[in-house]
Amino acid sequence: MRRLLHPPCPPRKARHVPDSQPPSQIIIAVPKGRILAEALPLLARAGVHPEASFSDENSRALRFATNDPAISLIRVRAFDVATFVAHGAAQLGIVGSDVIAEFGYSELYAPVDLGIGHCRLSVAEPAEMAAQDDPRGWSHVRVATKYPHVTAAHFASRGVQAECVKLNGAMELAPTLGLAPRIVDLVSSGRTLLENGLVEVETIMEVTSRLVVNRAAMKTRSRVVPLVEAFRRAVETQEIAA
Ligand SMILES: Nc1ncnc2c1ncn2[C@@H]1O[C@H](COP(=O)(O)OP(=O)(O)OP(=O)(O)O)[C@@H](O)[C@H]1O
Ligand SMILES: O=P(O)(O)OC[C@H]1O[C@H](OP(=O)(O)OP(=O)(O)O)[C@H](O)[C@@H]1O
Repeated sequence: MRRLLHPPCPPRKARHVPDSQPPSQIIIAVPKGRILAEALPLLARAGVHPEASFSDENSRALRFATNDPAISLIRVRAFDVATFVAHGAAQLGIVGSDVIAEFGYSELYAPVDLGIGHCRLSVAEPAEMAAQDDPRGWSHVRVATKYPHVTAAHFASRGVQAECVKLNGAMELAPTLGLAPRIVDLVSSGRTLLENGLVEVETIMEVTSRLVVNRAAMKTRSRVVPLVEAFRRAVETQEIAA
């Protein structure tokens, strides 16, 4: 019998971490990488202006002051934004709905769709395989992905057993190198799939970035709700301007 390398896990419960920040300090976790450029104008419209080094990719600093002495930003990996906020190490964060779904942290509240980071999470396979494949006939699939929990849950919901091989990037190499015949990965323009001889055969979810908030901080920190409202207004003004 084939082993399920990454069985689905129940929604995660982050361990409560005592708050070591001064009570008034609010930390917003922002992902480095592609979301950062789209997040900066939103932050500005929400009234949060980080110090100049925040946008400097050569800076090795991880925590940055803003125009508001009570608010600082941390720049972390996209997947880690969810973990910092769920554990209360940051009170707010900006993260893709793909990451929120993969972790399933019950402590995360995602009140605002920021309308940035548009892409989709899809199943893909080699073009020649797709030509004679019918996803309705699948009973077991072996998949290379960065999203084993979302993948397993998606396939389980239609009675298909998913055997997931966890990768952190370059999933597109897996089929040609024999690691797994199919992949589940993010698709935007479709260029990465095309250049690696793969085609999309199924969409699992549409993805955008969300503002996430630690549920406990929402109740205990008076600055959190006004900040959520500021981001909500920032998105609305962005939509009107578009
Ligand atoms: N091609 C894309 N188009 C639009 N949004 C994307 C695309 N790829 C990823 N995203 C969104 O951006 C988020 C961060 O992706 P990014 O590629 O910057 O980081 P990563 O490579 O997943 O992270 P890390 O480098 O820290 O491992 C994803 O979680 C997703 O929500
Ligand atoms: O459909 P496209 O527009 O080609 O975008 C899809 C690519 O974008 C993401 O990778 P990213 O560039 O973030 O690199 P990664 O492999 O480090 O995640 C994703 O993992 C795909 O590889």
